[in-house]
Amino acid sequence: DTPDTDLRASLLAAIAAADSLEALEALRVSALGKKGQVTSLMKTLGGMDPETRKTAGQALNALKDEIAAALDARKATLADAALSERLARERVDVTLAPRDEPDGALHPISQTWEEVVAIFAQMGFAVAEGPEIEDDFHNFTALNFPPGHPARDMHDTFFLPRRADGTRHLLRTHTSPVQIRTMLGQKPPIRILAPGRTYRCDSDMTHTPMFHQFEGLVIDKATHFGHLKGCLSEFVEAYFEVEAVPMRFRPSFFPFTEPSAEVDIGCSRKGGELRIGAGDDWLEILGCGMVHPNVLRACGLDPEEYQGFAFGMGLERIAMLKYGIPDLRTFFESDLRWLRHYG
Ligand SMILES: Cc1ccc(OCc2nc(C(=O)N[C@H]3CCS(=O)(=O)C3)cs2)cc1
Repeated sequence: DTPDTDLRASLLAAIAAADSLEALEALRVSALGKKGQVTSLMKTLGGMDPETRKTAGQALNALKDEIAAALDARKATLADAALSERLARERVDVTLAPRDEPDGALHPISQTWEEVVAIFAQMGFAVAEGPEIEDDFHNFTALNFPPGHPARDMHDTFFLPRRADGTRHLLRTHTSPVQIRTMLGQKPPIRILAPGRTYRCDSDMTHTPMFHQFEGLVIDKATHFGHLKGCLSEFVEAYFEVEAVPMRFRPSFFPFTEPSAEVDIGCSRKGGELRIGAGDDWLEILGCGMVHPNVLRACGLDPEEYQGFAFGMGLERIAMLKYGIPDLRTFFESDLRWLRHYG
């Protein structure tokens, strides 16, 4: 019985009994490391006669390989055990019912925005967007606002500090600059919708400094007021989901349209309940008109060749009418009860 046999048996037993990767590593070092038991036996080979050394050497190599293989096998077993233990611990039971997270909802502004876009998309309108920080030309001058027009005053418009090059920038007071940019950027026919945030120096129950506007612009040949009326009545009936809504066009004035009109729709307010589409009362919902020749000319179009119509409405306003929301400011308070109720 050579020492190897005892050593072999004790090492194999210790490996089989090792219950952690750390213990196994310590065993590997104590057996096969620089000062390991097998390694030190290898060192005794030097003092043997050649014949003995040959057989002893073979036996020791075989022992070294066997111990190394046993260590690897045990390591694999421990690793598998660790993995299956972890899989069992981290198992997700996919058959469990989902947590009842409350559903989200679209903000009434987004909902209305999508509804209005969808209605006009069916009439062939594309959506155009543009910068909220505008310059004087696109927000006023190109829209036929004369110099000194009150809308240009600070009490209505948010002006930004003059730039180094002396230009005045402002927060756009309507989305009309988007139509100007479109007219400057493409040849007619044009059918665009310009939804977006607009800013006015106002705030009370029915005005907030930032609100959303929807404007539309059609530029084509032989376009007249009848096209405007047809387009707007189509929109009003689709948006308020009422057939044959009574509409009246009241003469009005805007610098960028001539003739201009404000549109009321028939409604009844009996018993405090607002009903759209019937009754002897009227509700103003939007403004419109034929595009002023000066605006066409400012965009390089000949009013003899091209004409167009345009309209504008406050998004919050028509949402309030449709969903019966009394106070404009509630749109921007992020009150979850409000959002859940109207969302
Ligand atoms: C190039 C171009 C030419 C004409 C244009 O006319 C846009 C128009 N807007 C109105 C209008 O009444 N707008 C108001 C409604 C309520 S509001 O949100 O305060 C703004 C009438 S015509 C626009 C662009």
